[in-house]
Amino acid sequence: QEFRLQPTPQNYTVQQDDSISIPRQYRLMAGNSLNNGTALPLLRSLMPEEAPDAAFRIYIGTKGDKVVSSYRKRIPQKSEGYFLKIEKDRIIIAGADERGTYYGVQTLAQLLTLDKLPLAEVADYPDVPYRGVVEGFYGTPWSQEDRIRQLDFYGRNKMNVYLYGPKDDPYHSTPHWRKPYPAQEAERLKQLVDRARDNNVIFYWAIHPGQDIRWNEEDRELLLQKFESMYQLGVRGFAVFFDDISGEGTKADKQAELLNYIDNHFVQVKKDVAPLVMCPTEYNKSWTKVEGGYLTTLGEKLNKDIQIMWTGNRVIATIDRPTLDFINPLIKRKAYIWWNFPVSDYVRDHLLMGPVYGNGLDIEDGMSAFVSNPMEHAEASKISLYSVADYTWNMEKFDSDTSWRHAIKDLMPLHAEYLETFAAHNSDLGKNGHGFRREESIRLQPALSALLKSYLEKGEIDETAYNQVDEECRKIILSADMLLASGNENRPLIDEIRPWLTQFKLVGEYGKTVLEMMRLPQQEKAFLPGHAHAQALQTLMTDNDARYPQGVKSGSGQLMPTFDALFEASTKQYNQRFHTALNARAVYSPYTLESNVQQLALLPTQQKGKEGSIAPSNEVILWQAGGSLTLSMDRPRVLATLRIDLGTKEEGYTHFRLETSLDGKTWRNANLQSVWKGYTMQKADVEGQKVLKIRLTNTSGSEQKVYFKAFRLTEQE
Ligand SMILES: C=CCNC1=N[C@@H]2[C@@H](O)[C@H](O)[C@@H](CO)O[C@@H]2S1
Repeated sequence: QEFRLQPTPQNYTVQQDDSISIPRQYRLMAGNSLNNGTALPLLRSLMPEEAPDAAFRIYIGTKGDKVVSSYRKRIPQKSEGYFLKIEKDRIIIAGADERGTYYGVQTLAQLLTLDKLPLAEVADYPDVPYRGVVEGFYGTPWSQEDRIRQLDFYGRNKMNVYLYGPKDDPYHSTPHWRKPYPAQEAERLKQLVDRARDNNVIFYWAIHPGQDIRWNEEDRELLLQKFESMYQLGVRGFAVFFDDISGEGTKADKQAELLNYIDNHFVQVKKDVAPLVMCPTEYNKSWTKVEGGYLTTLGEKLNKDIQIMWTGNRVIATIDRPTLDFINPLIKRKAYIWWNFPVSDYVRDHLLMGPVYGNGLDIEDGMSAFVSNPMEHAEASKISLYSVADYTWNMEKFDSDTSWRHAIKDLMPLHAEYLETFAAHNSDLGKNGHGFRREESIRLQPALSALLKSYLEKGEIDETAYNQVDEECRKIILSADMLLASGNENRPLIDEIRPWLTQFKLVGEYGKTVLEMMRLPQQEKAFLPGHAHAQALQTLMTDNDARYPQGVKSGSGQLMPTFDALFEASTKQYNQRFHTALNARAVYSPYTLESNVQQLALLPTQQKGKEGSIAPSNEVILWQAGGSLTLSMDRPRVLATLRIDLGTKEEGYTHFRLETSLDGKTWRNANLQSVWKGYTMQKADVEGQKVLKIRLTNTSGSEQKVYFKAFRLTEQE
């Protein structure tokens, strides 16, 4: 692929017929506004040979520095803008501010990777003021090494924000948000703050106190002390998250009072701290009742410079003009977008490696920020993050597919074609509680559907499609092996995605096996080994590695459904022809879920051996009075255990009725008793009972706000 600057600059011209060789020595003329910044160290790391008598010169400074005064008018009048010009005997880097100058050096760094330096002129600036990442997911927080690499990545890609808010860090959230970090954690956070500064990234530390905060002087002071302890570590950006909580902490006027207090007595006092950021409890349109006044209360009462985060029309949603036209008037400021992609904490068996697409290209003026909530897999998230950096810097020039291909090349230059094959087939989420889906296997889709259509409808093989799919299966197997054997090119990435690479290879082999089966349904003997092999591969693909209890899915959007359908069709053909009863079911879950509770209705069911479950949800479920959830079996089955955890205290279960049925008509009560005193997990007394359906109903007469942490059963052997 051709060279491109990342992110795409606003203005970039190159003298086509000329270039210069990279100067070995240069004389540095630096404005003293850069003395304690990071632009100069970066420049010196790129061009080591500084010599006072060198003919070639580099002029670098910010607007107002004498050393770049003659280029002052060329500097874009935009925050973080810069002007970069390469001439025969000099390079000029002039920033609107320190970070702009730093970005000019980052752009020069990319040009220096070329054999010769083009005589280029760049006048550049970002569309969205704050751009970056919120580490705000459930699941295993990123490691120290992950975060160091992330911060360097943000520096190179001109992202200026990293928000630290991993839900499962106990010092960020309940129970220890009031306590300072232990020495070792504090030291590691300090390292990150320093690394962020090296990369000109604002490190925001977020606190998540809402689940148990008391609206009193004591908790307010404890929170401020915690912020002060983080300030002492060097943190200069602060956030308060009130998401995914229920109870007292959800009150808008109390939240606003606390946040204004923090703003007035901490942020404004310190003077060198970025504007405060808050995450509201109603953080998406599907959860907000405008007349309830939560958002308008925040909009009216919150100090104007406090930023309010928003995920869009739903928890997981792309952002467009109508999204912003809804929220901005309510909160009386531009939304600080928290984009829930490529986060996968609600579909942990999937990797989201596909292109960033679906957000409006004309909305840069409608948001104060756009930060991505990524996967717990830090390196794998970089495919999306590279494109988020591209999209937020220059929105109207953003091209989803070009950006995606360059993101992959940036991640593994030597294995880009293999990583692209892998990423193309590992992008959809599968069925999930949020109903959010992504395209997958785009280029192969026509061949997959043609192959399936002609086989199902006419029992014929579309040879062109067949060969395309066969060739892709070969590439899949090759790509998996090449990536697994890729050594040190990007070992952290391979370590993260290894289970999915192994699964991906199985998908390729399964495809090849099923393609062979398609040719043999009339051959009584020859068909059998292929059928047996396909079943063996199905078993291997559902065998869950203990380290990944949530399972590992690959190619689930297009490849696997097609291969499964072809497996079933060819086996049915064989059974009809030879009056046999070979198993013609590819995959198969004995459980189906029905519910009139909107946030539960789409949750997928899972089966692993004797265990069945409904996928848990991270969010607060608004369970309406009378609302129910029913898990149905394919046939009556004898239960060994049933575990339910709605995240509430024990008395919370008195609001619900649990019933079982053998025929779906007559129901009998099963009561829940807590398995461990004080804990919330409940055991139902259904041991040994044969059931066809299990139903949980809110019989309290009013809406219940609960979590949906677990709904798991085991069958008797
Ligand atoms: C604007 C505030 C967003 N707060 C959120 N908290 C949750 C995040 O912690 C999850 O990672 C994400 C995906 O499961 O869902 C919501 S989004």
